[in-house]
Amino acid sequence: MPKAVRRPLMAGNWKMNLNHLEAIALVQKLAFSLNEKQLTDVETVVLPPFTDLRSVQTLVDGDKLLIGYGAQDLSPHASGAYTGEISGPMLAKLGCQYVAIGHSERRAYHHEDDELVNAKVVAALANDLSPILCVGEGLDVREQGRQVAHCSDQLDAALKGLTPEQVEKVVVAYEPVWAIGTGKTATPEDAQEVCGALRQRLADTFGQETADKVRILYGGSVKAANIAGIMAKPDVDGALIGGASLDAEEFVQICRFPEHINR
Ligand SMILES: O=C[C@H](O)COP(=O)(O)O
Repeated sequence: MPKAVRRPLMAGNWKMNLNHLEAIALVQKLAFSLNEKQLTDVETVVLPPFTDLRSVQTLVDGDKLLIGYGAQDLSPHASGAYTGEISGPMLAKLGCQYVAIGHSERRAYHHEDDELVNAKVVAALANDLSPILCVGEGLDVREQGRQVAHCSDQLDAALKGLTPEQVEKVVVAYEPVWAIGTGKTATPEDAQEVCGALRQRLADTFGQETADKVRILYGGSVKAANIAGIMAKPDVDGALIGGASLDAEEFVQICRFPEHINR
């Protein structure tokens, strides 16, 4: 399936930034700046902190905005004595469509391992949430030239036990850890090398038809100035954007990347 069939996805991961009032202001700015065609051509999604989700839901539903939203994490459990956790059913009830899973900051600061990431992917799918599954190598692995093997292993572990139909609902985000928040962007060729290898791994495990449907994003210091080059690569279907997604104008320019390409 040619890349053109996969709808580009730009997902803004706000991380631990913006209270609910600031969240409303940012989503309003996005909705004001992006027209219906732009929001139809490029799926635009925000991943705010949990405390903002109800406000974002109210705004999106009330004004029928074409902006999607989701969470940055979820519990592998549906309910119970898990203090501080947020479950898949809670996110689904708030109208979330997406949830980021296995972000390198969760893996590093909260010691999330492949087994837990797999359990969270299963929990998300059980609640009709599309996981945005993050994989990526650190600088040490990159320097050893093992990035493809490392990311492929993370992918295998995270998708263990899933059916091809389930995998079609997953979005994969390749985020080299050395490029996150550092200003060091991987080159478009670096991004393609790993994204292409991940698609091949999906094809080997779940079949070509499934692999062709899965969207694979690149993340790591994405900005308006570098998005067009990254999106020109055949296996990159969008971006997971951190810092630049907090700036409405910058994020809007990223979502308008087809206009930069056609210029
Ligand atoms: O989830 C987003 C990534 O961690 C990238 O963050 P960044 O765009 O600030 O480098």
